[in-house]
Amino acid sequence: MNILLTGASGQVGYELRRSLQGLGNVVAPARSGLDLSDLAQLRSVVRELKPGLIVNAAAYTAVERAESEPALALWVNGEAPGVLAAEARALGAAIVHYSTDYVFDGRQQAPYREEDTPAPLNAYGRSKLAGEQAVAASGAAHLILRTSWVYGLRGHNFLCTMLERARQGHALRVVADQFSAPTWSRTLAELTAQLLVRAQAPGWWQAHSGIYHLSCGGQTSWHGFAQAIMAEAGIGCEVQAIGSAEYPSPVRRPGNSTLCCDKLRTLGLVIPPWHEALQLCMQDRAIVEYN
Ligand SMILES: NC(=O)C1=CN([C@@H]2O[C@H](COP(=O)(O)OP(=O)(O)OC[C@H]3O[C@@H](n4cnc5c(N)ncnc54)[C@H](OP(=O)(O)O)[C@@H]3O)[C@@H](O)[C@H]2O)C=CC1
Ligand SMILES: Cc1cn([C@H]2C[C@H](O)[C@@H](COP(=O)(O)OP(=O)(O)O[C@H]3O[C@@H](C)C(=O)[C@@H](O)[C@H]3O)O2)c(=O)[nH]c1=O
Ligand SMILES: [Mg+2]
Repeated sequence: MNILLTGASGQVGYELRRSLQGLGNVVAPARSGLDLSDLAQLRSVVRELKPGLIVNAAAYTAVERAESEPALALWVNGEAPGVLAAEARALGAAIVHYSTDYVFDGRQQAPYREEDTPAPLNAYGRSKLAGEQAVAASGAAHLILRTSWVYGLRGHNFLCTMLERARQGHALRVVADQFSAPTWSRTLAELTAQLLVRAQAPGWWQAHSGIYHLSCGGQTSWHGFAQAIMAEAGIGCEVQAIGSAEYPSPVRRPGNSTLCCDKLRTLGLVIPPWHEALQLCMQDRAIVEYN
């Protein structure tokens, strides 16, 4: 079976490329060969390859820039996933699509469940919600995996930003009033692959297509996450806690967007706590630096 993987140069796509290996022949075109803003190209690539599975890890993820480019964000995150899903449906293939905790407004105290009503606060969140709705409406066998605060040792993410700022000797000032769960890109890719192994059972997609929350376990603030990063890296850098109002940003972000992953646990997946995943990631960093 061919597996079409989009966004393989991104944080999650990079890990998926490895995690999906045992499941089929992973074809991961570069953006030049598969641009999500070119819907005609998307259709022709899928029709040529005839994948049994599409894993869409590509997205417009620049949250602040999306405020000034909402149409492009909506095209890439909202329209293109619908086209991929329609093509999957026509082929009898399945599609895995990623979404975000930013579809919620963050006003709820308890962790969000799949059936809670989304109400995005920003253009990125609105574009991702449109993508979810397009995939769900396509009639294709699908998994929409909502995750949160993805980080890893490569690419553009909060962990790399904090380590780089500390290395440059900057004082760290980080918001302490936004809560969710940091999720290691590798954890997300490996759990996706475990889910897809289960999905090989006959009738699985008919029974289980839908939205699932898939983040690491527990919750913290961005400030708590930054403190844990410094501690795990052995950097004695103080992290000052600030309020969202003190962090100049064109974008509104949810206060509590923690995702409840119990629905996924009922499928037998074991989800590591965020701090455990961070430790594994930082062990990996030590190995990378030693070599
Ligand atoms: N990062 C996070 O904190 C979170 C991410 N998510 C979701 O998880 C998924 C994966 O995100 P993540 O790996 O972090 O994202 P990255 O920003 O690390 O990677 C995005 C990928 O999408 C590609 N891409 C962007 N625009 C296009 C386009 N027009 N055509 C083709 N490819 C494009 C990028 O290519 P290039 O390298 O060329 O730019 C890159 O490969 C996304 O759906 C995202 O919304 C959900 C919650 C949190
Ligand atoms: C760099 C920095 C950020 N912050 C704040 C801004 C923000 O509230 C928070 C995290 O910063 P980021 O730039 O990573 O925020 P952001 O890009 O909004 O992160 C989001 O990305 C998208 C793709 C998602 O789907 C979300 O789950 C989430 O990970 O920390 C500080 O307080 N101090 C700092 O020095
Ligand atoms: Mg960002």
